[in-house]
Amino acid sequence: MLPIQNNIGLYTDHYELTMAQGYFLSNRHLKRASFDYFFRKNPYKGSYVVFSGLSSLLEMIEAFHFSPEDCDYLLSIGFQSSFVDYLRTFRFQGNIHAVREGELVFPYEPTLRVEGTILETQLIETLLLNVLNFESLIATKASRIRLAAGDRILMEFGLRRAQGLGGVHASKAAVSGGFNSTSNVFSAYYFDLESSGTMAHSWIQSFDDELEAFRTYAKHYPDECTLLVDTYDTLKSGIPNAITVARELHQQGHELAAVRLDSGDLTYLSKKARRLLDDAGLQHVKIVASNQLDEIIIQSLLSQGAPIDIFGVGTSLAAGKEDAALDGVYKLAHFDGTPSIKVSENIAKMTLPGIKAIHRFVDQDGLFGADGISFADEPDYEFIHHPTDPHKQKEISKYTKESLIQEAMHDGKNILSKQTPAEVAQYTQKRLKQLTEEHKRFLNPHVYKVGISEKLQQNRNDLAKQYLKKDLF
Ligand SMILES: Nc1ncnc2c1ncn2[C@@H]1O[C@H](COP(=O)(O)OP(=O)(O)OP(=O)(O)O)[C@@H](O)[C@H]1O
Ligand SMILES: O=P(O)(O)OC[C@H]1O[C@H](OP(=O)(O)OP(=O)(O)O)[C@H](O)[C@@H]1O
Ligand SMILES: O=C(O)c1cccnc1
Repeated sequence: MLPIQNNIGLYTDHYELTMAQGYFLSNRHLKRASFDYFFRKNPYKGSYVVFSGLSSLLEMIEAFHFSPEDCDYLLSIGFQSSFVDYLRTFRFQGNIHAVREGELVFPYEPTLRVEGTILETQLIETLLLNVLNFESLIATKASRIRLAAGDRILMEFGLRRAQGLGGVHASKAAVSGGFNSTSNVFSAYYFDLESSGTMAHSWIQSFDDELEAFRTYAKHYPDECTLLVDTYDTLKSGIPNAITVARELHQQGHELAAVRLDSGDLTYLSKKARRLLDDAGLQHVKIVASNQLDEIIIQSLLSQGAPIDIFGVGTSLAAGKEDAALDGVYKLAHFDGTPSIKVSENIAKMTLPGIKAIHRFVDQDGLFGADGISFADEPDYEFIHHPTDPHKQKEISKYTKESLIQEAMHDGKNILSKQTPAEVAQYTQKRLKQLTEEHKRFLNPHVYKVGISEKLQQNRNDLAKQYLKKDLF
């Protein structure tokens, strides 16, 4: 049960409600509107985002309502009774089109579109941004860690250092972004994830000696025993004691699963530990490493030849380090039958008007070439134009065109078939293979091309001219 479920109608910013009341009182609330969700900047100095949070969002929008208690509260803070009465039976009844959960998306792409009355599309803004921005931020981080770790096992350990209850969605996004499991039992239960874990230093400290601590744990968990070996001295005590317990387990018909290193030079220690374990005939015992890891350290450890089989990652993943937030926004693109634009002196900040589609142009090897944004009802186009540089264009007629946007909610009903985060992860991994290496490197990745159709460019420029009273270029 989500903690906000009972009062989900209040999970919004105050101004959404004052605007909704204003639309209602001026009898504009049933006018049709279409909003786009997009972000402007990739996190982590990367070149892509893993679009995530769609299933959580649809579930929350379906549940979005105002309980009698919510209505009493809104009256108590000054909302008018005619408007609050309207909210008593309010349900979102609009349509949502979006790219698939787990899709790789790029700056300025309208990855999700909400259509409905201005009142209902406005009211869900904050909820939508809160869910999509956070889950996409964390899934993107997880996908980067997956890229660094190759096919090694990844365990998510972040709940204790996550941004409060955000940890619930962080663990889900970690798995959809590519992690195998989470230590977060609530999220595992709620989102159908695999939960897993090892042991803490407190277990070992609570015994008189390390060997006794290891033996007792192995007695209770003979087939899923991972021993934390760095409490006293990894190479002189932790690993020798783990070897003793591994031999005892073997004699009883079980095998020690792994040892965990949680401090020190992880390359030096994993190499030494591997040698000691192998010399004792324990080639099957895996090495888990943790301690403030991220994609850069994991890539470095592996390039140093560290024989680590499993990585546990907490803080940097669940908190989205070094970027605290994805800057996704929700902008009005069509109102009362007419394309709408938010102008700006900074052309990069100007929004794209109208009801739009995104296409991915894929080459004969299945690799992504570029993306195009056009009006949804536009026929095929042969060129995409740079959104802000009028001199740059790219011919896309030799590529195969994929349509990325699909209907996800119809008349307020979620129409997507349910997918587990592990299924979403499979799709993301498939798409990452289609993104060329230069877009995936961590240092100064190549910018992925996203262009707009000529018709959209013309329409945007005409509208901008109308408001700015001058040509855009
Ligand atoms: N071989 C390595 N190459 C690159 N980074 C490493 C290597 N080994 C460990 N690290 C990383 O370096 C950082 C080490 O942090 P720190 O100096 O706090 O070490 P520590 O062993 O945790 O210290 P302490 O003994 O106080 O617990 C961690 O982020 C860890 O993941
Ligand atoms: O380093 P992170 O990527 O954030 O991963 C989570 C960390 O949390 C635990 O340490 P903590 O000191 O909280 O508990 P412990 O006593 O079990 O070591 C664990 O041992 C990891 O080091
Ligand atoms: O299971 C573990 O080893 C674990 C869980 C949470 C945080 N750190 C480690």
